Amino acid sequence: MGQRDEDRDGRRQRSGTCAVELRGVRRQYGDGAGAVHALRGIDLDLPHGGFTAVTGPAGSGKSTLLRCAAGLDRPTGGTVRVGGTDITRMRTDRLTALRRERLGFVFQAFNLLPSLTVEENVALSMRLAGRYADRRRTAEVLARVGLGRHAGRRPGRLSGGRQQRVAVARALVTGPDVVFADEPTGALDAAAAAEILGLLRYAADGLGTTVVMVTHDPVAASWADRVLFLADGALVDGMERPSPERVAARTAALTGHSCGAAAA
Ligand SMILES: Nc1ncnc2c1ncn2[C@@H]1O[C@H](COP(=O)(O)OP(=O)(O)OP(=O)(O)O)[C@@H](O)[C@H]1O
Repeated sequence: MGQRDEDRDGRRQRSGTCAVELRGVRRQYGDGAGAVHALRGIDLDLPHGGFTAVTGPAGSGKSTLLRCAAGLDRPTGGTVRVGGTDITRMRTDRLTALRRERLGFVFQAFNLLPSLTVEENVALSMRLAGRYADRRRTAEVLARVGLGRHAGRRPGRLSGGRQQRVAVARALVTGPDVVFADEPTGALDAAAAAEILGLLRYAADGLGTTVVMVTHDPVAASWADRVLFLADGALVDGMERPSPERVAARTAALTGHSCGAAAA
């Protein structure tokens, strides 16, 4: 149990496990008196298919949590499971393959390859996942993010909002189980941000993808089904059906008694 199965069409079936599961996850940077305890023992179960935002004051551990949950960083304690697979002590090459095959990423800085066209950036994601880079599939996903007419352009010729839509297409084209987004709207104006958040909502609602987004922005967080609040490396609260006002009020209250992850 706990492993993802494939049916004859190659479509994923889910075996009742959580999409992402953290148990007692700790992440310490440095040792001794200067050590920073970025995560202080995180327990978290993310079910398949929802959209979860993680927010909290600056330095509370949001990015560290996302990086540990996504296998981009190794916790110093505890266990991380993705789709039932324990990735905590997985060999680096296997972990890289798992990330490419089963996870998608969207970062604030887009991270597109400037020398490749939009279409090639998206197709590369398929190749790295060990799939045939089917042009029809690439075109379909680019059309879905509203970039069907921009497939042959270089990313640098596009606005920030469009570049981030390419990044979303690149994340979705492999049909990932989980999309991890770290401040995906941090570099965008309100209109472009809303388009990206709408696409992440579509991934959760229309494709059944589990979406995990780190954001400091209460408006962005309010697009999620639920918001988790971090303070000083600990999960301190959760909110269902969030509104920007309630998220802002809760974050302000946490900021009032938080000064970032404390040194030991
Ligand atoms: N590579 C690192 N080396 C040392 N300390 C680090 C490192 N990365 C993060 N930290 C520290 O860990 C704590 C948590 O950082 P993290 O970036 O996860 O917080 P965050 O909530 O995402 O912050 P922000 O909202 O400012 O991006 C902070 O005190 C940060 O300075």
